[in-house]
Amino acid sequence: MEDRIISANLMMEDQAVELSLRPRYLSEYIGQGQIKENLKIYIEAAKMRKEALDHVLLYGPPGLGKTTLANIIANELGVNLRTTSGPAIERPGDLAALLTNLQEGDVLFIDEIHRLHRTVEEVLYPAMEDFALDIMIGKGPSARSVRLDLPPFTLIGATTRAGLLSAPLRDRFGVVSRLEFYSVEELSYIVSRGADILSIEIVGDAAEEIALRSRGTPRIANRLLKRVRDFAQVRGDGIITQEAAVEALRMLQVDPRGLDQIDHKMLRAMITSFRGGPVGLDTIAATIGEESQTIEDVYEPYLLQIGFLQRTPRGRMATPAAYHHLGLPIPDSM
Ligand SMILES: Nc1ncnc2c1ncn2[C@@H]1O[C@H](COP(=O)(O)OP(=O)(O)OP(=O)(O)O)[C@@H](O)[C@H]1O
Ligand SMILES: [Mg+2]
Repeated sequence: MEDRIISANLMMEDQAVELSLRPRYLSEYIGQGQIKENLKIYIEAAKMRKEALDHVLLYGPPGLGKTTLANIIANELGVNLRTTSGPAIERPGDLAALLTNLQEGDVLFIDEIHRLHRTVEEVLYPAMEDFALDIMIGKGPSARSVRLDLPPFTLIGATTRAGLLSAPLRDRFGVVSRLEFYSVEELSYIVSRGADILSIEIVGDAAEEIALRSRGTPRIANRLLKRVRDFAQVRGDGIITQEAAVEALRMLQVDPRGLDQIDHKMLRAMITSFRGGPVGLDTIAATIGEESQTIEDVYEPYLLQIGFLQRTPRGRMATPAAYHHLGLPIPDSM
């Protein structure tokens, strides 16, 4: 699973490229128009008032630019960014150490915030609300709590699963933004921009071909660009023409809508073994040998987005569009 080329999850090979391609300012951040517009105003206002920006929660499928946006917000504010993740903060004291080291206005970025330990989360509540830490001194009957002031700061939380956040935590974010899949036009632009930065020659149609197969996800677009370049270099003269792109993507087994062998296997299994569904997620997972969680977080959102899958209370269903894409006859009952 992990080495699926269309996986939206971060892979080792992505890391260097992601750093060089990561936009640093809002003006370079493509798409997500509404979020950008709002953030621009909030950032401006916070700077005018010389206050910390409200806490921001970013959620949405992997690879859509949450970490990138957190970095951009800190850059635009002109403050330091401290980065950590939910599972990395093991004890309340770890979080206290992070918080007391912040300077006024700094951004603390907590990735995978849905995986915070409950005891750590409780330290976060007064920190977010009152910029204070409540510390227990002593044990037993003489124990008392002392309140320690923190510098005003901005917490940015990122998660692929907003539904797993506890209500008290979610409620403490002033700004809650859901990142959307990118349009083909936006992805074409991201591919062209990436090619520019990596000094790759690519024609417009080839950029669009890659964009069409990137599952609405910049991370996948950048990865496909890199792989297609390898093909163009070995097979041709290094320039990515549309033919080169199509041929390379065919060899990588990424179909014209960005589906790979496993997507095909899953849809086919649903259609041939379960008459198109409804079929439960766990059953699908067992049938194709993937984890339910991975299907739900990483693969299914795009299939839902393009209307190949439907979620019903009784399970997932393949839609007529999926039958059509696989070249299978659509049953009369649909
Ligand atoms: N709006 C954008 N414009 C241009 N490039 C982008 C944009 N968003 C993301 N990217 C590119 O995609 C890469 C992946 O984005 P990022 O790491 O921010 O995703 P993420 O949402 O944090 O993913 P994960 O959920 O896996 O942490 C970035 O390094 C950047 O190169
Ligand atoms: Mg990230």
